[in-house]
Amino acid sequence: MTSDEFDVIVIGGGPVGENAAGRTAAGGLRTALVEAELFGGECSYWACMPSKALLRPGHVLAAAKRMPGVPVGDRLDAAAVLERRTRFTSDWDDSGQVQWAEGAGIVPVRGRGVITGEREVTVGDRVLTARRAVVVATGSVPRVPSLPGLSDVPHWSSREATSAKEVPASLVVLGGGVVGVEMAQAWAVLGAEVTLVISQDRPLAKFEDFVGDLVADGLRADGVTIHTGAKASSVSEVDGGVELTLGDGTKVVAEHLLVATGREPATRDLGLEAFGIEAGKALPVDDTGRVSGVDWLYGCGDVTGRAPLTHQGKYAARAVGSAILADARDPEPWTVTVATADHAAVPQVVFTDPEVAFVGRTADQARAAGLTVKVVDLDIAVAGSSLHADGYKGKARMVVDEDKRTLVGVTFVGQDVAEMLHAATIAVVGEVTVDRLWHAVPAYPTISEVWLRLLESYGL
Ligand SMILES: Cc1cc2nc3c(=O)[nH]c(=O)nc-3n(C[C@H](O)[C@H](O)[C@H](O)COP(=O)(O)OP(=O)(O)OC[C@H]3O[C@@H](n4cnc5c(N)ncnc54)[C@H](O)[C@@H]3O)c2cc1C
Ligand SMILES: NC(=O)c1ccc[n+]([C@@H]2O[C@H](COP(=O)([O-])OP(=O)(O)OC[C@H]3O[C@@H](n4cnc5c(N)ncnc54)[C@H](O)[C@@H]3O)[C@@H](O)[C@H]2O)c1
Repeated sequence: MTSDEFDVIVIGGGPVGENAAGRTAAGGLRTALVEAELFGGECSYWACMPSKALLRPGHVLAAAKRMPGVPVGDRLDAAAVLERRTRFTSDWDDSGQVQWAEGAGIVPVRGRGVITGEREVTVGDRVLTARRAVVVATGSVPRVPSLPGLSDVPHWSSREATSAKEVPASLVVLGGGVVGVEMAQAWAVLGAEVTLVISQDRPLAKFEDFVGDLVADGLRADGVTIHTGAKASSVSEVDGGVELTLGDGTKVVAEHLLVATGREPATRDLGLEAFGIEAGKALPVDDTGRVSGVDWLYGCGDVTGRAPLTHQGKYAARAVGSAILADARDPEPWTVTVATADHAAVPQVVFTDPEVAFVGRTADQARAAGLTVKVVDLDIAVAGSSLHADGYKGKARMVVDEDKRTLVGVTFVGQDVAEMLHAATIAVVGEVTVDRLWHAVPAYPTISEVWLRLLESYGL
């Protein structure tokens, strides 16, 4: 056994752990970053980056097809798309990330970290101690449903769906969340025959209803067969693939099955039970990331279950890093050591065609939070959108807190709406009143003019 002393030990070298470690190292604290697989984490190699690299070419092709005068082929060059995807994962080689960590003054430690005592992390035969804090940023793992037959049948998780080296002839996707819809569309556009099985009435059930309806239309237009309100009852291996049986007896046969039924915080086998924390459950943290009742232990990112998105995890990591540096206790909301936005101002883009851009609360969530709201719904139909693409189809919703006259939620669905989201995020976080927003005049002719139409429909 060798032993090493640090100020801070971060367990998990995904985007979130890297940001926490980067922050404390930049503040002059000797920081170790422990990673069991690849530095860069799920996001870089099997999630955000490869999935968006798989989706983007299809969006460009669809956009070009909606633009008369642009000579365009009928289909993607799948091999070139897969090759570019592989470049975005650095061919699953993390040496660039290790170099970054070292350059940032972080000590990378390869291996699985286990908390073996107060301020102590064991990695193989190395015992690391932390004078100041241990940060858990171990991310999340796929949640596998208890579906009869599933444990005996080889199937894809999001890892295989983002790293496959060739386009399958056919794919059945179980789960209509974000992974389900993004991967269904990516592989359909790349040439696979895709079936999506959703237990609810529409995909993306966590969003406003019109979101799932428009995304379902987009998926169908790309050839995806969708079974809604469908409960999978069993799965079995058949010649050349898998057979998924649905509750009504329908059988779907495909070369591969992608199980995309959600993720759970990675809190198992970490030694957390010794500190009263239940394995398999989200790490209970306050807004600075400090674990309740354990003074030296922090958590951020997917492992906390707060807002399981890369950008929001990195935001929490910056708060944790700052809180450790300042030894912040009970700081004010909206200060640099506090992840206040997690509660009601989380932005998310779903990278389908049409795109979905959402921040804050849905109308139902706002009402459930006790707010008196006015909801404004509009088609996105302004000069900018009609110029952007022939037949542009999109919808916008603004949810206004009537007591404060501020925005609490905004949703856009349509081609290329992702880049419109940050304006909405600023309005929600800044609690900008609709009366002041009126003076933020959108440039003509951009799709952003929908903001003006929303405010007019609101009554200004
Ligand atoms: C297919 C897919 C697409 C996604 N697309 C997007 C997107 O477009 N935008 C977005 O914002 N979010 C997206 N997400 C969510 C995003 O991937 C996560 O929110 C993000 O990866 C969380 O970062 P993290 O650092 O908390 O965890 P991770 O990225 O999971 O990193 C955790 C790291 O900890 C390591 N680790 C775990 N246990 C230990 C241990 N005991 N010792 C040492 N190391 C350990 C793991 O090996 C891993 O590298 C997507 C998710 C999926 C599945
Ligand atoms: N663009 C992005 O921001 C992006 C992209 C992909 C993933 N992510 C994040 O990654 C995480 C994982 O995504 P996900 O799509 O796996 O999870 P999710 O929670 O978004 O969706 C899972 C879906 O599976 C359904 N489901 C659960 N059990 C089922 C069963 N037995 N049969 C059929 N359906 C079932 C759920 O009702 C839900 O609709 C989420 O936090 C997501 O936000 C984000």
